[in-house]
Amino acid sequence: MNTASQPSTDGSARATVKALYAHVRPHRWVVALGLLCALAGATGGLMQPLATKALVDRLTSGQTITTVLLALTVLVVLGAVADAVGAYVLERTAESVVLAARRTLIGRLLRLRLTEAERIPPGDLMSRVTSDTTLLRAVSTQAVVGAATGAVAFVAAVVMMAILDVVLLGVTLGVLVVTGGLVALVMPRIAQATERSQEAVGEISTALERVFGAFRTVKASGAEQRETARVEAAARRAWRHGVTSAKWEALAGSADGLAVQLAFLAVLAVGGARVSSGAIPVSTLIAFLLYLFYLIEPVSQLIDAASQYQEGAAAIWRITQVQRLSTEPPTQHRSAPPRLPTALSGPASVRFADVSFRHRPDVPYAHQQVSFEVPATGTTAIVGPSGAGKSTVFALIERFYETTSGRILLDGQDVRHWPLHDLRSQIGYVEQDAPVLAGTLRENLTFAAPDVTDADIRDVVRRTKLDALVDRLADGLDTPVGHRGCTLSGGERQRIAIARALLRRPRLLLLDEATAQLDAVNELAIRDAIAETATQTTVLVVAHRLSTVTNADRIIVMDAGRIQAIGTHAELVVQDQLYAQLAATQLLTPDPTTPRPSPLRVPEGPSACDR
Ligand SMILES: Nc1ncnc2c1ncn2[C@@H]1O[C@H](COP(=O)(O)OP(=O)(O)OP(=O)(O)O)[C@@H](O)[C@H]1O
Repeated sequence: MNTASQPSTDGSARATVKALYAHVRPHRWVVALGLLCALAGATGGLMQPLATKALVDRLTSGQTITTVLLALTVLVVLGAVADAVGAYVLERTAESVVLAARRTLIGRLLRLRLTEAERIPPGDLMSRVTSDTTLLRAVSTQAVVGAATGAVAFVAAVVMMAILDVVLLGVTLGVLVVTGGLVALVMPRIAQATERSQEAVGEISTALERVFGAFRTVKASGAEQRETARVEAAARRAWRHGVTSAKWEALAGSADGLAVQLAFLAVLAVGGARVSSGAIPVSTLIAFLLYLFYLIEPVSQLIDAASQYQEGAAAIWRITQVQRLSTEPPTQHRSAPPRLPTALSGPASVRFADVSFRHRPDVPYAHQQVSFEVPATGTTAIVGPSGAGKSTVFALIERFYETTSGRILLDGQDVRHWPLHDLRSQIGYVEQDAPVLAGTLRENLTFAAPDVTDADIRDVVRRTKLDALVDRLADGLDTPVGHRGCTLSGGERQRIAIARALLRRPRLLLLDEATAQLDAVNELAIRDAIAETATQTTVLVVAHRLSTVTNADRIIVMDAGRIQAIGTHAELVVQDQLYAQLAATQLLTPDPTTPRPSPLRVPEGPSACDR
């Protein structure tokens, strides 16, 4: 999702304003209130030069000035109060805009299709939720109100100046128009630099995510310096573009003062001549000059609003891109029939009918006309060389991806017709790398079934041989397991993943090489637990151990995305050459439950902290 430099591609000014309005719309009345307060504050300031003129006129004619002074004080205090209320209302609204944008993005990110999530680096997506939404804050309220109050105050001041002296107004506007034109040239550069800077911030997150995702590997490979350089390079890019943006902003920001100073000199020259010629009284020149200085505020508000808009436009464009990513339907598929048998109990059947699938049009097919049938109950093992398409079977049943052609049926119903949530609620899925999430052991076990009872947890903990671990942990089930379960061994993580799937009481259990890191004792226990589960659940297992396949009711042999053979172990060893070869070689790792020289217990896999 590298968008390079253009908030303008699709982020045309019109599209950006439309997107901005969509963010502000829910808060438009509060923004209007903030605008009113800001206008009240500006009106106070607007009246001050007139009051000053009245003061000077009274002084020159020898009248008392107490009333005018009092009125001036009241104006100043009221203006300040209105400004403070307005600022609070707007800041609060800005936070609400940011919150709403973050909530929308978070909701969307968690529903992203897997293909999208695999395409975009997670760090980049994260920075859009955290950093880009922050930029939205200024543009959504301060820029809107600043532009409105600035414009109103500017027009009001210009009207007052026109009333005082049209010639001096002409001189002032001439200077302002020239400076304004120069500022307009600078504005797009701010947007460009900001977007590049935000992209670089995304790159920092991506680079850090890469390091912490394989922290031990980075250390063991001695790659700290290289990786540090990589993150630093992104940080330097962010700095460079940030500085470029700051340069243009500083230039634009100083333009208001410069414009008024130049106008002041011009007005002083022309106004002085007009006072000497008797065209205007000196009090008019003083009032005019006060209005001129009053103009600094609205002009700077307008320039700030334009700068904030340019920064915000870059962020809005990056946020809009996320909103356009393809997501899974929230609940129901559009072509879902009335209501499918989600309440059905007992094991589920699965059928692949001529399924072909590839991840993208530019990569080879991962499945080619795959057809097989798995009846309800019993264990079906899928075997095959690496890359044969075994894990893809599970991904397609779960509808992480849509088939390119063919149909997959669960209980005789096309999986595309199932409401996604209902479909997945039938299935327990243990991934190849058995992820464990940061949180407590209990949170991990109940992750797929939050409503299970303590008795259910105890039962599954016993069946998956996790009871020794629970006893050992300081707070038992309530002990935190660290980032990605890094305080646990690989085998413990696998058993937790299996326990999590079993607690879901699935009608279909998908196990992807789930026992690869288990030691002999635990392997045996898990095998028993799964055999017991298979009496009430359909179990589909990607197997790498002979013990798993020999115990399976049927075995599906896959090779290069095709079904090579289907049968039992006894049938396949004599009928299928590939299977016989697989069974005989390392592809099916030796059964750890076969007797070994002592010690019997082999250590389980490594901890997850390096992942
Ligand atoms: N996200 C992806 N994008 C593109 N190709 C992919 C993606 N995921 C997997 N593949 C490819 O699809 C094919 C099948 O992958 P799959 O994970 O199903 O194989 P597998 O049989 O489970 O392999 P292993 O036993 O090594 O886990 C492989 O060639 C793999 O490179």
